[in-house]
Amino acid sequence: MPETILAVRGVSKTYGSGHHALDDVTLDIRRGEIFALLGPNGAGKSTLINTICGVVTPTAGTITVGGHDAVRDYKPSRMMIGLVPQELSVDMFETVLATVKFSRRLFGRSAHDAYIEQLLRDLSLWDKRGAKIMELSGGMKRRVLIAKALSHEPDILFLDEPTAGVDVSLRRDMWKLIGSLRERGVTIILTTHYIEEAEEMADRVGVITGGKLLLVEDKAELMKKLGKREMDLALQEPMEAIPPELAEWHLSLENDGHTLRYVFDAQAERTGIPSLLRKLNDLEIGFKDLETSKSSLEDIFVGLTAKKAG
Ligand SMILES: Nc1ncnc2c1ncn2[C@@H]1O[C@H](COP(=O)(O)OP(=O)(O)OP(=O)(O)O)[C@@H](O)[C@H]1O
Repeated sequence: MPETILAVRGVSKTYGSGHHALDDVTLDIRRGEIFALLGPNGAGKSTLINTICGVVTPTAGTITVGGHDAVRDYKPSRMMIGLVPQELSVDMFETVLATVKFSRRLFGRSAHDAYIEQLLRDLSLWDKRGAKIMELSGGMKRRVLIAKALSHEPDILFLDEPTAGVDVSLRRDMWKLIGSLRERGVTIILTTHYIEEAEEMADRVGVITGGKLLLVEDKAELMKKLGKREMDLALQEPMEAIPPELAEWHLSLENDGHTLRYVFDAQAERTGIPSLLRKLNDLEIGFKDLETSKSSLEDIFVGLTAKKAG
């Protein structure tokens, strides 16, 4: 069994306003994994991170970080965590190197120039070490936030919406970077509402909405278990309605009647495709093209949250 580095047990949080931001959340994070916490705005992601970091006190439940209670043993617990916030929180007039060294001192750790140098090199910031923060591009500024968060050698790195408001190429860069951090042995927990991000990066995914953790699964397992495939048939002649003889396949008409769509379970023993194609042949329904696609984590997510709402 992989070592549990962070244990969240039955954690609830009700704010003074009476708002229930977290409802009985239980979660184990394994050392070395990338865990994506996926949820819409207001789901409780930031509240969960803040309780783990000891910034928000839970109303109920316990959190242990590397065996330290996040409330009672706040200091050693917090020492194990690096937090990359959404917003830039640095002195714009300070240099990169001074900013990162200062962060380390805030945690009361003695200077370790070789570590800081390696960190800045890994983040491609070493050449910019003398530059003032305000002179950096948006992507470089985000790297500085990561360097700051890692300056005190934490075991766990939280990335709160790492690529919010970032363009596509920078997003890919960030993903690569996060992957390389994992290779350094850092455990990474990222919050995101980009499903694509979870799909690309994570080993495991937790889905949170309305303060409840709906599920936690290995990403691959989740996609396999809930993954449906779609088969689209581009019809030779558009159709107005689906003939009753095709009822058992629960098809849908898309694209103004030009496409017949069949959704099937790729894991099932019988997909129903051969019999469907035979039936289409019997009915003399011709098609020009056939395309299948896997459902994405996005489809799964929408399905899950819809089920919950319904
Ligand atoms: N200090 C607070 N006092 C009262 N309510 C709060 C406080 N902080 C957050 N909330 C509420 O708790 C709920 C969860 O907020 P939280 O910031 O944890 O969500 P989130 O998933 O991080 O959302 P986002 O993706 O928008 O950051 C929201 O409805 C929010 O308005």
